[in-house]
Amino acid sequence: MGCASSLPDRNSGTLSGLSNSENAVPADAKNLRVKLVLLGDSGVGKSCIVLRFVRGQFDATSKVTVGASFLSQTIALQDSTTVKFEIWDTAGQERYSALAPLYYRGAGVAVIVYDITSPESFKKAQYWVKELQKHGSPDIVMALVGNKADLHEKREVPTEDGMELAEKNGMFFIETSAKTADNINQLFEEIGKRLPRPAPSS
Ligand SMILES: Nc1nc2c(ncn2[C@@H]2O[C@H](COP(=O)(O)OP(=O)(O)OP(=O)(O)O)[C@@H](O)[C@H]2O)c(=O)[nH]1
Repeated sequence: MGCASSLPDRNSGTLSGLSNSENAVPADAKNLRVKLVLLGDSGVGKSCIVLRFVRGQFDATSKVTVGASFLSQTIALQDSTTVKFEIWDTAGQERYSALAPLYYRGAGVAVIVYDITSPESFKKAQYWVKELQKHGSPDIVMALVGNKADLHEKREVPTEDGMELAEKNGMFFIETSAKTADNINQLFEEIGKRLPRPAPSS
């Protein structure tokens, strides 16, 4: 039901392939590398966000994610820092929820996604915020994303609710549309700006 089948490395994640030791790992001051995990209810558009970011594509006719899938993408920020995102796109279906800690453990960034037309998905986002506060890395950068912003006539979660949840929990907040590409690159650029920089060596 989503973009997952369009992802080239779909479901390539194996437990042995997971590295939990790589937090926000600055390779050097100008080349950052970070493990990013996407969490959120099934169908909110996590795979579509990744596909839009990495490939510039949107596919309305593919399948749910099974387990998780992995992709990476490097961007350049305005200050000429580059950021390599190692992206774990987790499966939102309830049956996979026990796997989530394997993916968010050791992540430097967590992107929690909900669908602005679905109050249930917003509740699930609140659950993920709590879960990460309890079990994620203490210095994790967290972003809250209200996706499907193109469906404004079907909106059921006001922008203010997203802003409030994010503010209370020290998260960055943005509304996106994987369909129209609105704010997708901005989401990753803003995360990149918020990553901890290595202390300058003396
Ligand atoms: N209108 C609209 N539809 C979207 C958008 N993003 C995703 N969708 C649709 O939402 C459905 C689910 O998208 P996915 O990316 O598979 O959702 P997911 O969160 O990865 O779902 P799981 O793999 O089950 O966790 C698909 O039918 C997409 O076409 C968006 O920004 N706007």
